[in-house]
Amino acid sequence: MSNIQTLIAEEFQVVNILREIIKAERTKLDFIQEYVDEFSRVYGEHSGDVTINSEVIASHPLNAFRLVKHLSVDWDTVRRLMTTNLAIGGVQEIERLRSLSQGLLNEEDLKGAVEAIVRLQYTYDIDEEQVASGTLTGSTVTALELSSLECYLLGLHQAQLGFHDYAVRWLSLAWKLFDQEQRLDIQKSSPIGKVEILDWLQHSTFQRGNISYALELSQQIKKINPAFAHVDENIAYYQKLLNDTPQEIWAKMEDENGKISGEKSSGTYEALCRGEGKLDINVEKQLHCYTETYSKPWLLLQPVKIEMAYLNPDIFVVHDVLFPSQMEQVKSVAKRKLQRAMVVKPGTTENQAARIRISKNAFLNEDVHPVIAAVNNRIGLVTNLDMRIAEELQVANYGIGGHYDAHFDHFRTLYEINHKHIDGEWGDRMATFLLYMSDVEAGGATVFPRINLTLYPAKGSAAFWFNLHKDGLGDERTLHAGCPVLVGSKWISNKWIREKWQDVTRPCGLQPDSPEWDNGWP
Ligand SMILES: O=C(O)CCC(=O)C(=O)O
Ligand SMILES: [Fe+2]
Repeated sequence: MSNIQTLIAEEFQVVNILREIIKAERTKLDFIQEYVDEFSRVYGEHSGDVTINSEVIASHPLNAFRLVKHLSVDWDTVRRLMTTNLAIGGVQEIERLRSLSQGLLNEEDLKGAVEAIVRLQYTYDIDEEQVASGTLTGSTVTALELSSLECYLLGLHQAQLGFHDYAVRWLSLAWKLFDQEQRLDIQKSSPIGKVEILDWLQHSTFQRGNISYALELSQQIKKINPAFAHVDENIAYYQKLLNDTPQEIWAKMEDENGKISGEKSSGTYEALCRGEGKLDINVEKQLHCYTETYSKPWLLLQPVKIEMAYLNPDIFVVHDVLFPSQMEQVKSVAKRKLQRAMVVKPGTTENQAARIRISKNAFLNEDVHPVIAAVNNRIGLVTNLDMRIAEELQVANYGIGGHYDAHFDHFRTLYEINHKHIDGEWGDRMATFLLYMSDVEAGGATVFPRINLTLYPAKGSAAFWFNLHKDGLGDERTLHAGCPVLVGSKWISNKWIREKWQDVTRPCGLQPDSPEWDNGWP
């Protein structure tokens, strides 16, 4: 989001430069127009035919004077104007501006932006007409509606990714808007026409198995442009397919495709992101809030406010963890260091920007700013855990569409134990303290798909849970995910607290759920 804000500021500067260029170009054209107009004015009705009238014209001294002025000084100015390219300076200035900040955006960035829109549409089950209208329920922020060209770009990208159901939806909308724009005569000059929309629509329609509709669309293309590339081959091919196998059989295939994609968005993860999850009633009955001091003098005056969000596995929400001013300091320190979250490219040692985790992250050590030590201390105080061995504070910022797919925070799955020892001397990530440093206007919940739990970000609150059973094995019920941000920007800080030194604060046991003496936590 902070990046998007920089980009918006840049876009304003770019448009201002372009306005200047347009103004200068207009002045230039006005002068040239004036040069031509003066000619017509001076010679009036005689301006049509030089051979007949040159003698009459030349006989007046004022005309002779004007002729000389026109051909000397005026022409010089016209020539100078016509040979200077005002745009080049502007373009150089724009490129300099852009290279100073993010670097120029490219097609990959556009793809990312398109994917974010479809991810939101899919997760929150919003139909494309609503997305395109620029108004989202639950948010007061609105945007200008999408044009047919923009809907076409969204559809085209989906088709290229092989998501033909979404491609069909967006391309159909592009078609509808195209006709509407034409009727209302508001079509902007556009590099694509109706046939391009119909062509991708017929392609994705065919891919989904609706051969008779793909044929109908191809016939419409042929009507508009009989010479359109491959249209005859497509028509012949679809006709042959339909002769060999009737549409009823293809239709079954289309239904199957539809079911697969339909099912996904009604999956647990998406339903939880939409807030449709239902907690187990027996768990819900036992949840309550309480305050805790761990008998620490520091906390006597202001005990920790704890809300139980789930029981077994126990998940807590700790309230009022930091002051707003501290969170703003953490964000401003982090902003200088945020980098796009990376994962290792499968089968290589290279890093690549992760699709499963779209956010910007930075690990902050205590040397970068005193506020980081204050935050670490506070986390130690409210969790009553030993903070000598904990990872550096990780700050993450998710922009619109930013998300983190379902994952475990701990390393110690059975697979890891059998194959390698990656948690070293510090032990595994015993607990996660996930602090929300912003409210999120819509979307961005943290969800636990195995226990049907949704936690909503609230600035200054933190989710806290143990990733390991008492016997040290990973608790797979802690699988969790960060839902895509629909409107707004989400800031979190993560503290992963390792096993080492916790023998007193949270002793281990022989059984996964060994009961231990009370230290405030399970
Ligand atoms: O963003 C969230 O809500 C979850 C983040 C998370 O699970 C992580 O960073 O490990
Ligand atoms: Fe996590």
